[in-house]
Amino acid sequence: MTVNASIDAGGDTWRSLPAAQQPEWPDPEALRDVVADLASYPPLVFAGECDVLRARLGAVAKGEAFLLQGGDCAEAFDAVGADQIRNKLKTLLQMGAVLTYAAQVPVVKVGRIAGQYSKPRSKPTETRDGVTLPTYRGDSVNGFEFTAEARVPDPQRLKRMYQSSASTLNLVRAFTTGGYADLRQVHAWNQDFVKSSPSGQRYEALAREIDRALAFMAACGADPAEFRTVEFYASHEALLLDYESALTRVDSRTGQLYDVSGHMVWIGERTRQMDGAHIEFASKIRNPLGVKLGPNTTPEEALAYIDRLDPDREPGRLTFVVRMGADKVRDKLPTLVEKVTASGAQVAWVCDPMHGNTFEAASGHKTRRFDDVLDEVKGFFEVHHGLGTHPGGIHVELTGEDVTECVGGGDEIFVDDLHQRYETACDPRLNRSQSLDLAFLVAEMYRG
Ligand SMILES: O=C[C@H](O)[C@H](O)COP(=O)(O)O
Ligand SMILES: C=C(OP(=O)(O)O)C(=O)O
Repeated sequence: MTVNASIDAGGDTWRSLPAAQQPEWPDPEALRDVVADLASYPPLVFAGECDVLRARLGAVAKGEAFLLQGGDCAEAFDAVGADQIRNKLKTLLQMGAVLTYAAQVPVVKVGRIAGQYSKPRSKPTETRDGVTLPTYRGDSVNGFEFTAEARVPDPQRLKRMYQSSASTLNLVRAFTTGGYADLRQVHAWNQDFVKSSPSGQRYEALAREIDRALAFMAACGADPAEFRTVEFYASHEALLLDYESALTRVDSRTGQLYDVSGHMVWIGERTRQMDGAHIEFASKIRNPLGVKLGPNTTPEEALAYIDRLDPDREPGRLTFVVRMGADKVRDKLPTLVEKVTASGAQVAWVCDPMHGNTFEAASGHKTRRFDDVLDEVKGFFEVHHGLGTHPGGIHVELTGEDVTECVGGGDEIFVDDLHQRYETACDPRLNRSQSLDLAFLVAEMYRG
């Protein structure tokens, strides 16, 4: 991989276009210095891994696999500890085990992890008790604390984003290949608070069945290497284009551009303007791409994204992450799926049941109802079953901790509980037992 060659290869063409949701860095010189340093840092992922993920997502697009993509709404620099990373990972491993065993489909596991530090916001400022300050845009930009000093965008944070992503990825790689993710550890992932929850107990029963299946296979002399490690990929929203393009390099094998800040990147609902900088940037890189599609997306737009981002119609290149809201998905999604399918393009369709279902509780907490999340996934499956297309996966905001941010679930959280452990820096996440609940219900829908 070479660094400056990226500009010659078109990695900077986005700069002449309007870029939504970029911070107002107070000192452009300081930003330039940081970007120059970042451009000299080693890649966080290898382009070949991005190619493997594209092939895995190709299987999703063709209806042969299911995508499980999940993690924090916003990662935080002070949460790059072994416990937090392990808890997130084991939540995804447990969900993956449930989906693989109960739905009997290969599951592609992708974290919103090791790079999800930047947030697009609805409003540029936030007012509390008559004081108005710039809004928090993620740890990569400014501080969460509500003080004038913390809220000033600081480009040095982009370096911390790189370092935090690197440490996280390093530990994730160690866990997923070093024995922790061995399928024989299915019981070990079900520890602490989740074990006694209804979903934890249901999971324990499923883990016993997996044990019996493994023992049977071992008795037959089969001990496949696939059971000992897990393929796991990192993804985040490609929001801060100065950061993403500093990490965009020419692959020495192919001469093509890859954003080596993560395996997969997506363009969010607020930055997907067809003639904007984000889509231009995405069109230049070879990583598998996601585009979030909200309820106002037209079929013409969806087809234009395909022409722009997947001109070769390569299954796995483009994933549409639909986030319409439980009340709209049944009305709005069918035409999109019909028109895209009729065009012959093979995109992966994935349901994000979080971002269209947020509301503010009377206590002021931003929250989501588990039942709405579930209903949007149900609507998504209904639409695909009705059209004979493939419901390719789910994209969820979750954490491995016992937080109280979303209401409902088998181990029910009530609106009055929200204050107990409300820890997200931005949007509410499913806790581990709600995430497991969701995995069981999605597995049932998939088989159904
Ligand atoms: O996570 C997604 C967005 O950043 C978030 O939904 C925006 O939230 P806001 O409306 O509080 O700005
Ligand atoms: C901001 C996000 O979602 P959306 O772009 O769909 O609102 C997100 O997934 O963090």
